[in-house]
Amino acid sequence: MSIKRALVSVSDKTGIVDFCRELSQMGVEIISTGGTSSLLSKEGVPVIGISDVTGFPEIMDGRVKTLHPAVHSGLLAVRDNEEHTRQMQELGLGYIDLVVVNLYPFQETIAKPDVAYEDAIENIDIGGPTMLRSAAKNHAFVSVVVDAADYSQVLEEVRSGGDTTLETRKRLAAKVFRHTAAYDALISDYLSNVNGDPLPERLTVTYEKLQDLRYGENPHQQAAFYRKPLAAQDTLTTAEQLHGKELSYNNINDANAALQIVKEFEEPAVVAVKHMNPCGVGIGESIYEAYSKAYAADPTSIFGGIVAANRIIDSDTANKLSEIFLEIVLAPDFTQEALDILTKKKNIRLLKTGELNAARNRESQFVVTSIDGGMIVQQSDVHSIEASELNVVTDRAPSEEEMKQLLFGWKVVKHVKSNAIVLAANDMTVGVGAGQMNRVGAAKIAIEQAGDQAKGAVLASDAFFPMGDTLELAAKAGITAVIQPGGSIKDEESIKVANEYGIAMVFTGVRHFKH
Ligand SMILES: NC(=O)c1ncn([C@@H]2O[C@H](COP(=O)(O)O)[C@@H](O)[C@H]2O)c1NC=O
Repeated sequence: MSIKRALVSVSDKTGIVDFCRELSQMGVEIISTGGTSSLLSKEGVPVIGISDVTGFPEIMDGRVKTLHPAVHSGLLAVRDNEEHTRQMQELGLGYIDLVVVNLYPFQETIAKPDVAYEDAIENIDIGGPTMLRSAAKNHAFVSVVVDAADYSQVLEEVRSGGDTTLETRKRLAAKVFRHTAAYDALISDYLSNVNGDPLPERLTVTYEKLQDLRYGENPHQQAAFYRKPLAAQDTLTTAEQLHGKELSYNNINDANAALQIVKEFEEPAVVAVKHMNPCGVGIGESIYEAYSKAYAADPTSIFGGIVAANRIIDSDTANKLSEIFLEIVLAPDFTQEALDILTKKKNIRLLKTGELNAARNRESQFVVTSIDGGMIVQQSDVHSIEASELNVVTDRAPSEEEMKQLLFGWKVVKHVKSNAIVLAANDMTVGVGAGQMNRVGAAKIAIEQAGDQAKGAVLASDAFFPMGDTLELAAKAGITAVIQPGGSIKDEESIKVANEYGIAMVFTGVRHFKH
């Protein structure tokens, strides 16, 4: 068999003229629709208009042009089926051996800010996916191309053997069904959201591969990195790597965690992360000051860590960063001097995120956790709190400085694995107790890590204290103020201990579990 007739109908016309010209020179007849046909004619490629094949005009602003039996029988006929062949001859129909289609730009359309609903609907392609599906189903005989990246391989095979190989047609068919499935998923997602139904009876999210990863969490685990079709511009999936080795699975997980935390802050902030937990967080007047604090918070754990900043990295900060081994530095950007300093280090990875949108961090989106046999979906934890919303439950209210540190600690503890306790003083974390099976255990770790710095520090707890023991421990360590959700049946026990020691305690009424 050989390819004699091709149907070409593309929205993205990149490379289409050269592709069709070569096909035409090899004797392939090209049938095409409105805009594609005009372009090919203009460029001198011989082309037959779709209406000459269907005997029907392209109507309704292009809504109906290829949706015709003359097209679909030509695509779907089983070439070695006698009955199909007889019907084709009887009705005067011709085979179509190759379909080249890419679809109306639905994704690009809905990505536009304030896109009109009617505009989105008009960009739902109907005829294109129908042809793609017909051709892909009949891949035993028909070649189908949805991606310009495949033009060269198709040309090569037609040039050498008159047709593509069955292996290629199978690969192209599978690619088409992935493509149309993703296209429909985006449409259904858009419409579900417009209808205010983001968790419908069937979830059809799709992702596009950014890269294969060398391995997963451990070297014996296969892994890859995927992005949502409409990922925001200040995420790890859109960051530009300026220097260093390829990101690993664990790098991506940790860098994502660091980015989520640093986006909590409007003021200059730096977050150091190890194993998904912040080991040091600092804020300051400058990014240098913020990094100095994040570093001082825990100079041991930061080694080999991931550092995220929410301001451009300057040369002073770069010099300080380069004093230790860090896996990754993520920032909106780097000055040229900073890059010159940091790129001297072979093993550091530098990621430019572009401007971070702290406000977007407070917009809810859905996050997925896979479980064996399925997944659970929830809104992301975007809750933030103001001083005026806190409920002072002790005899003493926090001082202005204590209140500042409490709110800082609360922003950080939200991102620490539960059970979580964070101690803060002077705009930095001084102790972090993460991922413990009991709250008092988390507090012990945070207090021990803080050492002398626990004296005069404040304490933030991601969930309420089930009994008074954590407060007792905190008081003995010299903690002066506490922020926690409240709501335990033994709240009174904790309040009593706090009052005994002159601790100021506030309830948020909100819990920040993170598992
Ligand atoms: N309605 C149809 O019969 C139809 N047939 C092909 N299309 C699409 O029309 C586009 C190409 O249009 P043009 O050649 O006019 O620039 C392609 O994206 C193709 O997928 C159609 N448009 C939408 O459904």
